[in-house]
Amino acid sequence: MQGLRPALEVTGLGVDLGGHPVLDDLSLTAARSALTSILGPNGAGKTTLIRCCTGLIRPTRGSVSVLGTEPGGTAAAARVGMMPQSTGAWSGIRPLELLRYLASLYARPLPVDALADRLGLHPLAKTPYRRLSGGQQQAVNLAGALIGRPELVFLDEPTAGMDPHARRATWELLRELRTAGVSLVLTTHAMEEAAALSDLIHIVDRGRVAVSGTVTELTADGSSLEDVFLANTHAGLGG
Ligand SMILES: Nc1ncnc2c1ncn2[C@@H]1O[C@H](COP(=O)(O)OP(=O)(O)OP(=O)(O)O)[C@@H](O)[C@H]1O
Repeated sequence: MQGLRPALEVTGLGVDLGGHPVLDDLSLTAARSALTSILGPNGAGKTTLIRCCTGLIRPTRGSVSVLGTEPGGTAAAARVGMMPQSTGAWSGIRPLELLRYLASLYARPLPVDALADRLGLHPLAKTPYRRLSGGQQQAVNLAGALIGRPELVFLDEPTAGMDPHARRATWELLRELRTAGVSLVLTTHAMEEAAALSDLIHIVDRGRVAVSGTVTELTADGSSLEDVFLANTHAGLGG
């Protein structure tokens, strides 16, 4: 039955870019109403994986199923949200104009003003997106990912550049969404973030899943999550 399938099923995924394998026989799942974190060094393939899951890249090998449907198809579009790492496309638009436009694309969007309040966007209402600070742009990106009431949301380093207040507020929001039944898949380099939020963690290295488990399982021998990360991955940059 479709309702019992995981939110995300990735099977034997392979992606070649620039003549090189970026993802190589990568398989993982993310459960419904859960928060799943994808960790990995710089260049491990996390963003590429999310792009496959949202239909932006067609894999060279393997398959992806989101909510039991094909990524990027019309069935998935209305039910899947994405917060990208950065987006230059919204350069001149003001945050609330952007959210109102995005809301107009969905049948049952969240109320724009309430979401903007929640993410502290009202004071930024008149500032073009490109003039916002990095953390403020992240808050707008997050609002854009959530405005359509997605059942599954991909968040690519959602709190990168956020100060501790904004980061904690974002954690709270993500926890509330999970409690409300939303499935969340995020990438992060912040080990304490992954440890605080995740129901399940996949550590990716060189395009493959190196190890998966709950925080309790991964750290059962007394290691920190960072120790587990370091022991299961190669240096991504300059290492
Ligand atoms: N269009 C492309 N052509 C060639 N190589 C690419 C292309 N896009 C990505 N890559 C390469 O694929 C690898 C994985 O990139 P990706 O952005 O998925 O990594 P990541 O795990 O998200 O890294 P980070 O943590 O630094 O954001 C990198 O080596 C990158 O240079």
